[in-house]
Amino acid sequence: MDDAPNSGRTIYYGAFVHCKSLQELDICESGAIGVGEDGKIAFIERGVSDIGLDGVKQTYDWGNAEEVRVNDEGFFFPGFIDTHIHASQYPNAGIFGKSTLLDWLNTYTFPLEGSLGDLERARLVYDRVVSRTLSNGTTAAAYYATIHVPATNLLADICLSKGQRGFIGRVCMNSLAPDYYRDASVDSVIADTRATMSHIADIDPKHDLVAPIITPRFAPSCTEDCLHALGALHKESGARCQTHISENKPEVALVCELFPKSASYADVYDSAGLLTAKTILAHAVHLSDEEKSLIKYRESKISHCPASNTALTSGCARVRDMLDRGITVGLGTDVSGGFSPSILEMARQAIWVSRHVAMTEGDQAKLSVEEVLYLATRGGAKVVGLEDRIGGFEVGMDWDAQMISLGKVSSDDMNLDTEGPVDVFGWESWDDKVAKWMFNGNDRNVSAVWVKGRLVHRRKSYKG
Ligand SMILES: O=c1[nH]c(=O)c2nc[nH]c2[nH]1
Ligand SMILES: [Zn+2]
Repeated sequence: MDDAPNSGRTIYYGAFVHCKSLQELDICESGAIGVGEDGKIAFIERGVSDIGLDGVKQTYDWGNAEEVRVNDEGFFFPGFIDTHIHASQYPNAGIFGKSTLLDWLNTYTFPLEGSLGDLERARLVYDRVVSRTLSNGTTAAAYYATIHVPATNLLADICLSKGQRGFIGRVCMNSLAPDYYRDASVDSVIADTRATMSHIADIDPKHDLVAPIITPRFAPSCTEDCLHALGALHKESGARCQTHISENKPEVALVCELFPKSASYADVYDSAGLLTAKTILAHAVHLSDEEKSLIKYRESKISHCPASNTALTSGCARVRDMLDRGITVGLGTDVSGGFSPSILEMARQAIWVSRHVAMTEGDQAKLSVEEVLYLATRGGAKVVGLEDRIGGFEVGMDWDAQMISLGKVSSDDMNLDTEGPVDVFGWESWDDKVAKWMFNGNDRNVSAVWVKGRLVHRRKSYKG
């Protein structure tokens, strides 16, 4: 047995749950997951009792590993992946009145984003949004910042220091934007985007945690030559790209008017070289069948943002149809079109939106608990191109995980202050416990969060 002092190796012991496929959860009621110093899963043992844990340690020669035990009624779950969030809009979460996309941008969004040129203000906002998303179990996020290079670079610094995986996008917008908040020229769009890429290459050369993502805001915010220049940069650099597509009907009409030579909204991006396997398209609510075929052909990915689509009354995305066509879909909070920084909240919002679609298009549109949890984890991992590393528990993958604690109801302790809003009575099946968490859980159920094996968030009650 290796009996050196603790080696940086950890055994996570207790129940774990992750997605086997879109339709199927893998629920292990008592397991042991060994995570090495490199933050990667070294082994997974199932059916391990308290006594059996010693045997596991012996088998792997991990006698001096640290042990982290899940609460009795809880489980380890993969970290959530937010495939679309505007870090800069976080102070406006919940503030949208009765606006719709184009007036919401001018009334609420551009003034706030414009104000983040002030670096101290940006620091306050970005510090908070990264901590807040981590506390909700989000271990990776595709972020939009603002047009400002120093503030965008700061968001990358903050993700790196807090330990969250971040795709960091300097927002590109040289058209149809207010004078106080727009890029001056195509040259400055490219120079400023490169400046952020270069900063991120300096702070995280292998992009282990943070990576740049090319971010044309959406077609109406960019001139055609700007989109083409960004397409060329996407090709040259190999960096991912993110943008919005087909969110609401007036926006689609505006794109037709602004790009009369293009066959469709998707074609605007395709002609510019921006529709690739490394592209994340947020919303996709009003796509035509031809556009969906093109997106599938190009292997571009979709970020479904149900809370935002309801808040801004944009419409109901046809997620079942996209999945049936083989398009990769993940979930996005789209803060602050969306009101909540929680991907668990997006999972239930995706269920509600799918039921509204079902009311007009039939029951096959309904998404299940298993399916939305898949979109929140494995689906999101595919959207950001990290499916080999995160989104599930497999040997060789990174330990990006959250410890979910559920309070058990007991007659001698009716204190409601403890483990969050999910009441487990003890007679539920494991499937039922997961469903109760999915529908009722919140950040109070997230006791601890790890990224690449590093503890990046813990609640006061977490014992470690
Ligand atoms: O949900 C959205 N949020 C935004 O900030 C935005 N900009 C263009 N289109 C957008 N959609
Ligand atoms: Zn958005």
